[in-house]
Amino acid sequence: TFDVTFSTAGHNVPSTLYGLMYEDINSGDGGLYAELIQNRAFQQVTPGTSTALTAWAALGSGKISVVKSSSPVSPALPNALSFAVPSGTTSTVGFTNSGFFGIPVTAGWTYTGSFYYRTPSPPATKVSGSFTADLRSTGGTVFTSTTVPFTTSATWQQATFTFTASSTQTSVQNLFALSVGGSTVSGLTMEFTLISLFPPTFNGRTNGFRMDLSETLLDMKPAFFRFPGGNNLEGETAADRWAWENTVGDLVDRPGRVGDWGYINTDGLGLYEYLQWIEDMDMEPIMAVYAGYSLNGASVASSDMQTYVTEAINQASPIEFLINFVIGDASTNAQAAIRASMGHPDPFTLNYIEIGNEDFFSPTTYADYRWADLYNALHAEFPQLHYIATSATSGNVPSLSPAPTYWDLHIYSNPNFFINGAFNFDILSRNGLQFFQGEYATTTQNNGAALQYPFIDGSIAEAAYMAGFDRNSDIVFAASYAPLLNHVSSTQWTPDLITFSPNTVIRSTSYYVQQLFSLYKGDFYLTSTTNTASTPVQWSVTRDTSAGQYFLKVINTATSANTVVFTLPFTPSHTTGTGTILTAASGTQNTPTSPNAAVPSSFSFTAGKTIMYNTPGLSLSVLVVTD
Ligand SMILES: O=S(=O)(O)O[C@H]1C[C@H](O)[C@@H](O)[C@@H]1CO
Repeated sequence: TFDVTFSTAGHNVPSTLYGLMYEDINSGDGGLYAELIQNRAFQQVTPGTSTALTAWAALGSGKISVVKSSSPVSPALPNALSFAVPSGTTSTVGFTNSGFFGIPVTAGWTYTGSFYYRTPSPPATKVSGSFTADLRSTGGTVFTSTTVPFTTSATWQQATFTFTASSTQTSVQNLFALSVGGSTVSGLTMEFTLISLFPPTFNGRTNGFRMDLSETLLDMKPAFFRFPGGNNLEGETAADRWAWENTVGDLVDRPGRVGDWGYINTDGLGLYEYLQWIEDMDMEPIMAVYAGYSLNGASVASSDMQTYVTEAINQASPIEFLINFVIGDASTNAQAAIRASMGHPDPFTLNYIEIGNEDFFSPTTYADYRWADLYNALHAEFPQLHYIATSATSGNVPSLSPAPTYWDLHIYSNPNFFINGAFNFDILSRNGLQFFQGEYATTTQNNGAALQYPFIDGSIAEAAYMAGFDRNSDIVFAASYAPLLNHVSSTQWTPDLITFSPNTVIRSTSYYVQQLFSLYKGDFYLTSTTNTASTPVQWSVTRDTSAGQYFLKVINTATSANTVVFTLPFTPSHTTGTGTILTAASGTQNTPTSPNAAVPSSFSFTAGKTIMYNTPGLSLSVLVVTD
């Protein structure tokens, strides 16, 4: 039995304590970004290669290939799909797209589509006709369609259309198809690009986010969103970095980039879309900015740093302009005016800027000049923002000048690390430093075996570590599991908090741990007797002051049950409490074949000055006591 007494003394819990770490790693295009067409604008591909045609296939006897257009729709999108119809064709011709490993067909959804098209060498007599746009199974069953009129012209036109599905298909093996009667277009060659199809989006935003994934994240009530990375911020080289200026404005002006996880990022999900969605989700950004270090190990030379920080040069836009895009005055600042023109005249909320990502991989340049160059310039221009330095795994941070207040720590390890490290923050001196546990997860079993999905043993170990975040939230201001999302058919990293297919979302055991800590964060931590790291039971007591509710979190990392007796510093007026528990047998995972193997359940208990609670093995419980 573990006897826990606690007083009404303690410290505030920062509102930012639990949130989300995000980057486009098995998760942006084809995931959070709602665009359903893969390779919609043939960005960053080499014309004439099979890769260039990823996700596209001809329908009927038309010939398709990706070409460098003789008259590109924009400098950012030089490539186009060339569609050539042999003379004398009479049968239906066209092309299909297989989406991001499938396309969902959901009854009642109105899909919004568009494409640019032109006829490089139009016939002397204009040809007019109609395309048919439809959603169909790979077997050819059409679920919904509409006609889209066209007229041949050498100049690019944009067609738009909608159609509504009347059935829900459990299979996502479906195609988007654009087709036309062969006799109408026989002998013609047409070009297409930026071929797009959106389902309804979260909050109905144009160019927005996938609804079910947004709702899944919203159910965690996350306080912040760290973006755009992580590795995906840095680029393999400086030229490949996430450059904000290439991710704003009209989609036709966004070139996309080769991301850092082995696939092309369309950047249709760009800075503005991120910020609008973060606002819609009641979160605040922790925005990482490029700090001159890329994944090939190279650092920008000291003499070149200001071109990345304050001096715009040959279209490359510095970090100072990025921050002005986010919070500048649209009536006086050019970058803020772009924000206003996209639909958000007021500044977005921004309090935290992270300077780089995992810069400890660069031997000396972060300490020598990169941190100081960015911090000094940006702090002078935006003194109200908090600047986060990147560090290694522990709280023993390197010395930087000027000395940072905020640090981002990352740790990926096994259950034993998180169980034995539960007091890693208790031992840190209170010297004004504030810590962001920006990335953490149980990534292997204790024997080193890899994990494809989180498992209960690792998730409960994470919970033991997170009780330490509650307890030390006087110096831990933010924490987020990583990576966040994983497309079940396009994986670069496992395990992940949430796994999804085109039409399903699987909440892992770690998702529920993150959710329970976030929902029951409270605003005040009550100092209690504490355990030591090696014992299997950890706890944390926080309070929602305005609601008069106390959250008694109990974690049991052992496989056997344990008993905890809480002695409260008051007698609660409500003698019945409600609780939520996540528990499962060792090894349990929520997977596509067993999505609900372990889900939280509620229970009631007797609340009084003392509360005895028998905590099952491998469990996280939250006992809610109302005064
Ligand atoms: O290869 S790693 O450095 O471990 O990559 C990790 C750390 C990096 O910030 C993030 O992008 C990635 C997975 O979350």
